[in-house]
Amino acid sequence: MPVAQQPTTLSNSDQLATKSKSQREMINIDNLSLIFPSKDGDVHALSDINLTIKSGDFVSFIGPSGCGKTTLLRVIADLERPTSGTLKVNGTDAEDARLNRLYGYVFQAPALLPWRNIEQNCALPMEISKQSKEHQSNQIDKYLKMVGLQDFHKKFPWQLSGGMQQRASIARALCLNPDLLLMDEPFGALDEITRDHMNMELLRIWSETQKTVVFVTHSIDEAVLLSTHIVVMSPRPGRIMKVIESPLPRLKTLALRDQPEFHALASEIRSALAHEHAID
Ligand SMILES: Nc1ncnc2c1ncn2[C@@H]1O[C@H](COP(=O)(O)OP(=O)(O)OP(=O)(O)O)[C@@H](O)[C@H]1O
Repeated sequence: MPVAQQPTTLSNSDQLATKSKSQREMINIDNLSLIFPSKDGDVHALSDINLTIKSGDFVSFIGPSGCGKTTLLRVIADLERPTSGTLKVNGTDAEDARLNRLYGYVFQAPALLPWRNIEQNCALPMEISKQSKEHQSNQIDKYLKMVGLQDFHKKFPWQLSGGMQQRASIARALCLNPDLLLMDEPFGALDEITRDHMNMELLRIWSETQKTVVFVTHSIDEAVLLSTHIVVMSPRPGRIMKVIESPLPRLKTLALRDQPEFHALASEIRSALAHEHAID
């Protein structure tokens, strides 16, 4: 269970979001702050962040624009360095985790190279880490199939829809078989129907691969639909206001959105966001 300033209560039922008490710590963040210096004054992007994420959990960061969601994800990925505090990813520091390719990162936009076809795009991280051609080919087959793109190996990104491109970028992140998937609003630009579909696909992949997912979103419904834990953040300075453990089953269906438990959790998140005028 993630732990922030306000620890949440564990539930007994194994139908609930918590997987097991034996889960190891995947991410541990202790008193972390990050200040971006700028000529107009320092920007306190993150302030006093304390958070533990257990392996196999699906944790969403939610909060208004500018509250530091992307910065926190980038710090975990060692794409930004904290000003103070400590961060461990699978027991090592963030730089080692990056160098050992412990995580896959999915950006807001698919970020596929237009001159490479889909399988060549997926191959790139494996080429960089000097994996054999045979292994590359097996991984590409496996994960393009998993995201439903088994017939699109030779297509170029511009020949695919936005949703298909994002699926290809998820396959690319999965090809290195990382234990940890970091996803920055991966479905933010998609229409609602494609987004529903992608949410269900992601839940299926997460449950099949048992990975830990850290997911940035602006959408309360998306956070409720996907997450085992929801980290509610607020801006100026960016900080964690509350960590909510979902009482819903780990594997959810779209139909769950019509159920009172879904609305109750969405309402809890909405109240946490409204608290202290966290919503701009
Ligand atoms: N490289 C940077 N240099 C200076 N300030 C930055 C930099 N990156 C982010 N910031 C600032 O840090 C704060 C947090 O930004 P961040 O992008 O993490 O927020 P966010 O919650 O992800 O926002 P959004 O939902 O709009 O994507 C903002 O005030 C932003 O302007």
